[in-house]
Amino acid sequence: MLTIQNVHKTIDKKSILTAISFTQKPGEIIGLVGRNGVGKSTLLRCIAGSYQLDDGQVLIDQTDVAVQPEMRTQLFYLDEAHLFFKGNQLLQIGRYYAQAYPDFDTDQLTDLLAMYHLDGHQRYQQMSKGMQGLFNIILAVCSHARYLLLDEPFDGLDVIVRKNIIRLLLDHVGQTQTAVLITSHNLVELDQLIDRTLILKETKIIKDYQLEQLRQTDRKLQIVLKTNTIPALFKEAGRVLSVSGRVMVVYFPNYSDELAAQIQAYEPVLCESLPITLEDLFEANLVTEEDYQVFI
Ligand SMILES: Nc1ncnc2c1ncn2[C@@H]1O[C@H](COP(=O)(O)OP(=O)(O)OP(=O)(O)O)[C@@H](O)[C@H]1O
Repeated sequence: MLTIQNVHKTIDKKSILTAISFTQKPGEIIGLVGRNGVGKSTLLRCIAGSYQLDDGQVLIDQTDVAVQPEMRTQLFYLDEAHLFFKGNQLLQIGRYYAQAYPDFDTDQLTDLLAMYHLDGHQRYQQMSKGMQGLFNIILAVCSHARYLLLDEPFDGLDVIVRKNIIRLLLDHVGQTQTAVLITSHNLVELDQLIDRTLILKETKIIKDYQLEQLRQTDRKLQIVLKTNTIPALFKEAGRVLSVSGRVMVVYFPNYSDELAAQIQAYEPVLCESLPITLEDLFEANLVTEEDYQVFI
């Protein structure tokens, strides 16, 4: 179990993370989402030990990694901003990682390179961004670290590479019970991968959703009313995601029979459930009043 306990981080006198606490079980895939610049990468760097914590602890199975730094080999984090191996060939990079990660699987690296048609003798910096992204995930998988911290793994990749990455990660997690903490603005891809999402806003985790559970308690409704006035109830009990004439899409957290009856009292011409996506959760939690005016 990975435990993040009361983590605080200030950079240049600006508070970036405050009292961040959560636990992650083996085999759990968590999506860390939030608006640009909120502190997602900073949190991954704090967990990985690239940044010193101002307060708090990162524990693996109750052991503080600051007290036993060798525990960090159970955490894989590849910081795109500080890649030391850019000039090296892929197999050479694999050999560096095999020294750092005691369970690194070199045979699996050879197999995965062949499976994804990557040439082990090619230099990393000569590969396209998409192929580099795929190789980064292959490295993460082959490390056999128990916790993978992945920062924007889909950034700039074409749809085929994104699908390959999702398949590779899901297979790996299914076989090994590795836990993955992943940041991404590609909410469609993230949605296919994760069981749980943490929403970061103004230095704190404001929501921790188990997605399956949430899909049972919340509703996203497409409602067509007889007039195009938005009832106050929709804004009080939910979040209006879009309006097009008399057709509105509204997200209602904690949907209840009572709320359903209140909606029916408006005698809607149509009222139907739509699937809840990660994008809806992002909008429902992170769109500000200002953005809201622009949207509708
Ligand atoms: N090394 C650093 N020096 C100065 N400021 C930093 C440093 N690292 C992060 N920050 C600041 O911390 C804040 C959070 O940055 P971070 O990269 O963690 O955000 P993010 O949520 O990952 O953003 P994005 O979604 O845009 O990638 C930003 O204001 C950023 O400028």
